[in-house]
Parts: sequence; C-alpha cells; structure tokens
Amino acid sequence: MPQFTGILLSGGYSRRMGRDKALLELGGRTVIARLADELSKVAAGTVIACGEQEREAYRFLQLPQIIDRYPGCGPLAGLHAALYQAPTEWSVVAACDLPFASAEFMRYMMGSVEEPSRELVPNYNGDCLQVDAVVSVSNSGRVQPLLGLFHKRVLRVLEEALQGRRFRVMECLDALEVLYIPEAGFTGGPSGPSPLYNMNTPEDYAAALKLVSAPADDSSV
Ligand SMILES: Nc1nc2c(ncn2[C@@H]2O[C@H](COP(=O)(O)OP(=O)(O)OP(=O)(O)O)[C@@H](O)[C@H]2O)c(=O)[nH]1
Repeated sequence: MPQFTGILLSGGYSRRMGRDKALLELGGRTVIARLADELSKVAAGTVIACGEQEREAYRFLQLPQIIDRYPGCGPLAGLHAALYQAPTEWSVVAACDLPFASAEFMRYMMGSVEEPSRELVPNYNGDCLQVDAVVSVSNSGRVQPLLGLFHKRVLRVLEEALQGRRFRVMECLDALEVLYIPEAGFTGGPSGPSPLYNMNTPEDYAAALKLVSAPADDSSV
C-alpha cells in the first residue's frame, strides 16, 4: 500500500452556510477536528489546505497549513497547493463539507491502489491505464471528488486548469484516468451517517446534528 498525505480541504467562503463550515460543532467536536482525526488514522501526515484568511482560525489543530497558490479559486486551488507540497506520491483528500468522511471509507478507497499492479485498470480497448485519481460516488449517483485519492501526476492538469481559469474539479477529472468507487460497495464502517453526506446550508447542518444525536442502529435489539 503506498503512503498517503492527508489533505484537509477547508478554505473558501461558506456563503451558503453563512459561517465557516469547518468550525461548526458536531458531536462535541468541530468538523475540521473530526476530519483531522479520521485522516490521522490513514495518512502518514495531514495538512490543512486553506486560504491566508483561515490561518489563525485553524491554528488550534497544530497541523501544517498549505496556503492556496491561486487564492480565491475554490477547492481546485486547495487541492493543487497541497498536492504540490505533499511529500508522498499519493494523497487522500477530505473536504470540510463532508463532515462524516470516515477513516473506514478512506481505507476502502485505498484498497483500490493497494498494490502497484492494481493501479492499472483495463480500459474498453483492453489496454491497461495508470490510475491518476480515485473518487467516491454517492448512493444517489453523485460523483464526489472531494473525498478521494489523488496522485501527484495530476498536478499538470490542475495547473493548466487554474492557469486557464477553469475552476471545476469535475472538469479536471475528464482529463484524468479516474477510478470511481461507489459508496454502495462500502460495508466496512459502523452504521451511521453516510461518509458522503454533504453539508453546505444551515438546513444541512441541522440535519447533521440530528444524525449525530440519533441512537446507533443496533440490529441485535
Ligand atoms: N483551500 C481551499 N479550499 C476551498 C476553497 N473553496 C472551497 N474550499 C473547500 O472545498 C470544499 C467545497 O467547497 P464549496 O462548498 O464548493 O465552497 P465553499 O466556499 O466552502 O462554500 P460556498 O461559498 O457555500 O460555495 C469545502 O471543504 C471548502 O472548505 C478555496 O478557495 N481554497
């Protein structure tokens, strides 16, 4: 299994939430602290990818902060800056709007790049291609690139997109060899909220609070 750098994506404006999503509390911890804990279970080291303006607010985590090289350009810029600095070839990224992203789910994705030979997947011609990224797909069929694994070789595509002011992560995926990992195949974690639960609005936060306070599903009762 290759080593991974953990990237905690936590810049941006949280416009829809109206306040910093990363600092919202869920189950007695801030979202960013929850995710830092999960990443620490699977990554060789974790960095916070944020803008200059978030530096102070996240200092309490005592993690290295990687500041966007393209400020104000969204998640793609955070991913780009952190991959650029990452000491490992592969990184695992989790965004602060996915508060239930779990180490178990990250391990499940990592299984797909466990052995170097498995980095090669046959395409429709039967040729073997080298995987550049592994991204998750929710049960509703939504691709979620901000819980995924990225190899440093994607930097060229990311850099070109940022230079060309094309800021959509999904658009970059089109230029990469991507392995899509369905949430549906994930059976490894404790029952609970979906690791791909997406939290962007106050309503999403209210629903997330209910999810953490819901009693654990115990089928033995
Ligand atoms: N490093 C970095 N991370 C970002 C940036 N913009 C967004 N993110 C992170 O990427 C994830 C997805 O962000 P979005 O929901 O698309 O954007 P947002 O700015 O957080 O929220 P909205 O303003 O409501 O769109 C979140 O975890 C953000 O913390 C950015 O410019 N730099």
